[in-house]
Amino acid sequence: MEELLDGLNESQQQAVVSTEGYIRVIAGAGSGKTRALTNRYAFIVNELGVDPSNMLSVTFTNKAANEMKRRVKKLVDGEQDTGFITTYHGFCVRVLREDIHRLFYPKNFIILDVEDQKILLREIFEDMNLKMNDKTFKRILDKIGMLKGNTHYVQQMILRGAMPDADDSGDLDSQIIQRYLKKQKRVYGLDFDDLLNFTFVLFEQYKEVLEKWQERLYYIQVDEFQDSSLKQFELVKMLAAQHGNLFVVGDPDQTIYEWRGADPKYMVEFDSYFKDAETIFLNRNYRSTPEILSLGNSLIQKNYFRVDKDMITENPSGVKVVHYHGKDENEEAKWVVQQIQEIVSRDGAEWKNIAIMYRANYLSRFIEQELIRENIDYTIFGGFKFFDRKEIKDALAHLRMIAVADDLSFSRIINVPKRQIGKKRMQFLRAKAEEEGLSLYDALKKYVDHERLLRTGAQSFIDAIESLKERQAELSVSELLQEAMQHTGYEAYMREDGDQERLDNLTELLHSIVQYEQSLGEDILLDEYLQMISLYTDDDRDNQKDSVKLMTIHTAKGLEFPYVFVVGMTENVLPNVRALRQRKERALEEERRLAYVAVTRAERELYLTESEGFQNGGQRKYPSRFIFEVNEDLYERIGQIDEALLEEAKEYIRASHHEKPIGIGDSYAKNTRVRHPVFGAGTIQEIDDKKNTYLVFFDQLKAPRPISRNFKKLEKLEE
Ligand SMILES: Nc1ncnc2c1ncn2[C@@H]1O[C@H](COP(=O)(O)OP(=O)(O)OP(=O)(O)O)[C@@H](O)[C@H]1O
Ligand SMILES: [Mg+2]
Repeated sequence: MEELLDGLNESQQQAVVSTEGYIRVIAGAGSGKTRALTNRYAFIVNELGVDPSNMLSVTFTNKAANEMKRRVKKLVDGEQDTGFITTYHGFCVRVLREDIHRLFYPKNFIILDVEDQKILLREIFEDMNLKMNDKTFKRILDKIGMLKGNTHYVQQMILRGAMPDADDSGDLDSQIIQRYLKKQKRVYGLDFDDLLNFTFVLFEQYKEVLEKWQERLYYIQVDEFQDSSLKQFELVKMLAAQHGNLFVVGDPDQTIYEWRGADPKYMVEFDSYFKDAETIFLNRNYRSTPEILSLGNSLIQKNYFRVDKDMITENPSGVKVVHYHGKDENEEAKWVVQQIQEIVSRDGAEWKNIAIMYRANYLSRFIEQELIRENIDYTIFGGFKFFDRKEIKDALAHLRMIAVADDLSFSRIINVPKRQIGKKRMQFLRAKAEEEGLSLYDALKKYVDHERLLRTGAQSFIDAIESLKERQAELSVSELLQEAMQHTGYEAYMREDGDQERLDNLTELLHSIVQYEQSLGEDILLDEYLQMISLYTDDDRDNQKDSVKLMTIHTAKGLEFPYVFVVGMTENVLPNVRALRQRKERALEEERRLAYVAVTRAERELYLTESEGFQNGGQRKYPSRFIFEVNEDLYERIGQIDEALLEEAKEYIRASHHEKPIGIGDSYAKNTRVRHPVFGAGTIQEIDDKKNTYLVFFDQLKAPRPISRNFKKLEKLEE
């Protein structure tokens, strides 16, 4: 027990031992929330004797889950099952694998990602003889996302048997969407939205299923709770209702997924949802130097919709934060890379101690080019899209053919390499499958001798898959994959193609499976492997390689690095142009939180860089307003920057007017003379922060009046 509490401060210790009831920990970045949560898990296992299968720990990414598993394994004795350290989606998959049969879905349903969704849509467009392009896809996908904003549609999908034929009475988009749902059902595919929705419906309709899970999960804890959506909140609330032990940690200032439905209010108003809730604050930062911490604080204080937290640190003082300004993108990239080389030679730092972060994926390119030129090894989290790559998806589709032979995997690879099964023959197969309620693969097997399928490679494909199916039990997953690649001719096709990178990626996939098998110390079942892999996103590939890490700020959530470069700190990039276009303070504040997340990842040194030039559409590039907003004493400026440019930038930022509550930055001080459109001139007598009002004594009135600080028409009188 000592071990679990040792090295934690008092508030953290309190968090660790507060096992019963509803508890929230609110604290700023780097204050040891995740560490407390991890130790609490171990505490409950070691000191309360609770089996890990009775405890759910929700993390934000698979990467975070893996990291927590790794740490927990060190803290608890023996080989414990840590399967319930997972993401919301991962948890839903576990529930559904166990209980989805109640909704007439098979346990080996497949999980669809955006690529898969596109494939299904493409088929629908083909069937309907419609033209498609990226924009249409996106529109339909957005509409599907909207439809899945609530759970009503689930009823339609879980009706026993096939879904009724698409109702062609609605407008074109809704016809497409109807067909899409039907197709999804045919392949027993669930997308990420469905995972949550199906779990909800399952719990709602089958009380005994809900009770079973409630009963099982004595303790529930959630990291990064500020980014939970309503549905996710409802889910943990529902699960905790039986035992009443819910522990959440988070930092409202790090909410960066509002655009995807996250709402920090479940964190902020936790005590109104749970009457006896306890709150623990942590106020000591262990991550960063005082210089970095002050800069972060100075930045986030500009947000209006927040509760101020006082963070202190006892870490030794370090160097000042740097703002570097380059004459163009090249200069910016060169400087960053040069600086990195210097850090390594000066401090003997490892490459992996250095992270480069940016607002959007495309921004990695100019840095990458320079890193390549200088022969510096780097890894991209997020943008790499390993599992989105065609060859990887194809390879996995082969495995799925062996395991489930679903239509989606079938369509993916039946004609890769070419087996003379093109559009026409596919339409024939689809029609047969539809008529007879068969999967496409079964239809192919049945009609392989049909004249429409003569002179195709169908038979040899079937032979390859069938022989692998037979030997599934005796081969490990990596062996299965290897053989599948050979027997189906996929590997030969790749070789002919001559794209070395693709071959390397295939090897890398094989390698990762072997590694996984080794880390388990036993062979993993094909079904299990496919299940796990389908939840992978790019961010999750564990990469311990000693290389510079590149990632978007969203991906960097929860992580920390000794040296951090935030590049492309340009107005219209961070803050993002879409947020600025909305002209809403809320949207801008989310961008500011994003900048805050970025700067608070740094432990020792922090560099904010940007450069001159022009943006798409010819707009001149200016340094981000977030650089101007922080107190100038808190950073040092390197690189040539003209005073004139600085002035121009400030003017440009001022001009992009916001519907901003007065009070941010330019609020009026006490005793300011103001003019009101109705009451005329007056003087601000008091400021009520709580009610967010000025108490104004108007010259013409007898008593002071409270006026909202958000009231835009209260002008300052220049006197
Ligand atoms: N009591 C402590 N003593 C020394 N180091 C600590 C202590 N608590 C946490 N740390 C270290 O401080 C760093 C930040 O901790 P952690 O990642 O848990 O913070 P966090 O609050 O979860 O941050 P974020 O909001 O960014 O997720 C980690 O390196 C952690 O090991
Ligand atoms: Mg954390």
